[in-house]
Amino acid sequence: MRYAHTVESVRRAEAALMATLPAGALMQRAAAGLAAVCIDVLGSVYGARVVVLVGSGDNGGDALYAAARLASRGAAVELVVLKPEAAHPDGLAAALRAGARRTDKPAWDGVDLLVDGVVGIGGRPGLRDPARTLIEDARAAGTYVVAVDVPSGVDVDGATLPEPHVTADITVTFGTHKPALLAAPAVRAAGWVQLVDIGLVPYLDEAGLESVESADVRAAYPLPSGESHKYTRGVVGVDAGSDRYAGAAELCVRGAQAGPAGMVRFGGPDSVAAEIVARRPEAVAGRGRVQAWVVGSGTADRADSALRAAAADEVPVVVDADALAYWRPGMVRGALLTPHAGELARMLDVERSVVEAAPLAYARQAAERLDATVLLKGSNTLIAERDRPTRVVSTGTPWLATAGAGDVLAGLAGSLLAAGLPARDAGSLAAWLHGAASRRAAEYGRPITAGDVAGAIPAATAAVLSAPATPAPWA
Ligand SMILES: NC(=O)C1=CN([C@@H]2O[C@H](COP(=O)(O)OP(=O)(O)OC[C@H]3O[C@@H](n4cnc5c(N)ncnc54)[C@H](O)[C@@H]3O)[C@@H](O)[C@H]2O)[C@@H](O)CC1
Ligand SMILES: [K+]
Repeated sequence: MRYAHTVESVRRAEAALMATLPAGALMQRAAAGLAAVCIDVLGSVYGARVVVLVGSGDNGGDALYAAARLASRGAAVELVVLKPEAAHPDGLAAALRAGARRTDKPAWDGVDLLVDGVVGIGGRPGLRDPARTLIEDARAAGTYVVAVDVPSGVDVDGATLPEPHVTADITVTFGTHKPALLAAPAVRAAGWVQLVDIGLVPYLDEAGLESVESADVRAAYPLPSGESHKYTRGVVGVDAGSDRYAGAAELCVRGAQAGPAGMVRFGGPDSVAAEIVARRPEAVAGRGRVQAWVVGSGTADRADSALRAAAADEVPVVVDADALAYWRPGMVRGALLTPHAGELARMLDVERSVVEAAPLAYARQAAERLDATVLLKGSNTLIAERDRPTRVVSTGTPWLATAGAGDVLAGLAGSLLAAGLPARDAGSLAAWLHGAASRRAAEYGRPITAGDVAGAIPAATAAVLSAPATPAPWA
């Protein structure tokens, strides 16, 4: 996992760590990491032109000490000090001593790098002038932007983008990730995120948000053993499709067949079942004992009765598409709801645009109010559960926004549930593998169908399960 902590939690950990260190030591660690990334970006530092926007807090302090390091290596560093009376005094003195000079109006032509030290975790969302205009001018000139800790102006904890903000090419963040660096829409302002270890990890409490990585999928994926048979691997029931939407049923079955369960039972209408069995002969038609149900993809006006029938079995259920409208809090223990933003908006009785602007907040609210694990689909999929860190998965390609992709995801999640994973893990692994399969199917850049995605899940699974267990740099 990559972990993100809220501002409050970072502040608490920083205070505990700082109490063990000489004054200024943490800022020096941050500045050294920041300067190292800038040097990497520049390639050759001597003679490179660097503009540093310096705000009035410690974020500006980090930027100033990094500026000093770059200037002492021969970079031509220009400091735009936004509030001279409030700039970090020792940092400013160090940068000037090293040869940086001050300006109010940089000429952007020929600038190799802009360092955004306007605000960090102490910032309110939004940019005010002159920072706003300076950022706009730099962007218009195509200047490469490195943000210090977070892109200035984003909503750090809520990961929303309500007002003008910096859009960075790289964000160099300190100690731990912040929610805005992992979750949409703010993640889109961060660019490539580099985490600098400043020794904070032992002092941090549990993360509020965690990003699922390949190692997590590998560790949690349910593998069959030599003693397994089809029933011990789990049986997943699929009640999907209708005369009008038979295709949804097949895609859902294909998703389920691409997962770890030993068998797929198709519990939808007879007219659809005949077609499913003809096309996917490994599926067994008719209801029977299952360890998990998938209900809702293409069920149209049968959705209510299908969900009630599944709930009566008292096994975990993936509630998808048409069935979401009939979900009642507490209906099934261990349920996984899989709405997209429009469906979630209807369930919470708000506008879709409101959910899209603040998906993290609404996914969490939904998990509370609907009393279930909620997987909110999007380019950045969220899995929220009450009192647990929210998960984020961002393996998918934009080509995944295609009809039927959700049916495949629901089937795969059901298979993982039937194989014994709890809803939060089943949702996380399904979203991760579904996204990875979409990239593989799209060959990293061509249109795909939902069937292509289903077809690519086994290879995506093999790739992640067989990858050498290299520890992640933050592990
Ligand atoms: N506290 C620590 O131990 C460490 C902090 N570090 C750095 O310190 C940062 C936090 O520093 P601060 O708490 O001083 O806060 P910031 O530097 O993030 O910003 C606070 C200052 O900006 C002003 N401000 C707030 N919103 C603004 C806006 N939208 N536009 C313009 N000005 C605005 C405030 O009035 C305040 O003066 C971190 O993000 C990180 O970069 C690092 O040096 C590592 C160690
Ligand atoms: K910043």
